[in-house]
Amino acid sequence: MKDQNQKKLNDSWGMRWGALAIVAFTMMAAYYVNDVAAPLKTMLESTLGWNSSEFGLFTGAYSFLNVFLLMLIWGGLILDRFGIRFTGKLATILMVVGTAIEYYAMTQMTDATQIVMGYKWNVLVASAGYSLFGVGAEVAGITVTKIIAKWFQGKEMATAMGVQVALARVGSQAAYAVAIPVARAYEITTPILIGLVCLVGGLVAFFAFSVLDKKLDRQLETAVDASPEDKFSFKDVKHIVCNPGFWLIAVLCVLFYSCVFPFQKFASELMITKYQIDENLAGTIAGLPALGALFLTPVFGGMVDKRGKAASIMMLGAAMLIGVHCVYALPFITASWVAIVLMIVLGIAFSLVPSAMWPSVAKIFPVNQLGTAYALIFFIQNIGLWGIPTLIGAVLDGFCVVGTTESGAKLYDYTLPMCIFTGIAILSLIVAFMLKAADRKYGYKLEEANIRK
Ligand SMILES: C[C@H](NC(=O)[C@@H](N)CCCCN)C(=O)O
Repeated sequence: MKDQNQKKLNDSWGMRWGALAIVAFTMMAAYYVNDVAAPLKTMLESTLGWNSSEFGLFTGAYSFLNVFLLMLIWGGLILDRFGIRFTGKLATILMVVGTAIEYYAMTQMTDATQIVMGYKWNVLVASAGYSLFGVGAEVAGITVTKIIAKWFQGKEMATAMGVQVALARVGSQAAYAVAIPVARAYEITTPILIGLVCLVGGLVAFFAFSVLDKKLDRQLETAVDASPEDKFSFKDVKHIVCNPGFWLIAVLCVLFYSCVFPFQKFASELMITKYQIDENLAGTIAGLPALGALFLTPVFGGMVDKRGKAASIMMLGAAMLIGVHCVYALPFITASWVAIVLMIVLGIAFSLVPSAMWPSVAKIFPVNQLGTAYALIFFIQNIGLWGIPTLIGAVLDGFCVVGTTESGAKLYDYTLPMCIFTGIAILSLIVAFMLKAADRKYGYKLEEANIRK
């Protein structure tokens, strides 16, 4: 007979947090690679001859396969069918292979400048690599959420999720901070090579985690992956998409994140050209929201747990976004300190909204539909992460060129792109307001505290 009292691997504080540290490292590397090319926009233009439309295509490519080939949906299915170890390894391998292709295109194909479908061939190959990486990164994201749910069930699950996202932000901030200085000191592609090496480390880390996870499964005997809980099912999809709360959160998510992640990709150039911030510092400033979110997301998460008010907090975050983008759009405000203060305010909004949004999903849907709900919301969010950079790149090239820099790169006026971001932020406030009204109507309890005294 089985000993029910036998201590399992995840009963040990050190083991479960150690397991989290291992997978969080993989995600940190993923966030680093996701963001590391962004601060290099101007250098990509002067060194490799990429224009803004090509940069926009490349940036949006992260989500291309996720959106058009429904890779997040298939990823969810694979995750449920084959489990976290197989899916995690597959996702990490995709990230490594995708980044290797991107690196190859940027180093070995610099002469491949023939135009195919309106873009340089090397841009298309780099984008294909980044797209493959994007599939791996998003599938790894939902896999890690499921890993935390398994290892921290009945334990510090919300804290663990907050810590994992916070650690991922370290990867983002590192990417923004080191990209330009490293590219200037070595080659433009060196920051990407560093990311590739970190991802290989992340792959090794994931294999190490798999050994622990297999041991835990043996102790649990009935593998969690094979349980009917948390399965991706088309029946659940129907139930979820019929819920108005799902649509309001999904639309708020795509609008809100479209004003943050894609904006950050262009922000380094905005800092350099409009606010005259030193090139070596511009990336660090653009990455400030990630740094702020590192500390503030767990703090605001704790506040939402204790005091509730999640719908109001999402409205506040969206209102702050409008203020930030609106002031960035004003052509006569060019003081560098204003740009830095705005980035800090953006960082606060970037901490407020996610710490209220992700736990709200858990209030609207039962646990067994959460994996499916998160996969669908990530899928809709990816539409924005693909479309907005593509749009902004085309707008910059089509309407905003005002000259050329000494290095030969184009000089852009960011007023129109910032007006577009302001418009999206206004829409996000309207949707946040509708979500609060829906909360009152349907009783989602978003304004109530998670922890009752
Ligand atoms: C947890 C959440 N993650 C996402 O929204 C991902 N789908 C996209 C991550 C892109 C990272 N630059 C988050 O990071 O808040």
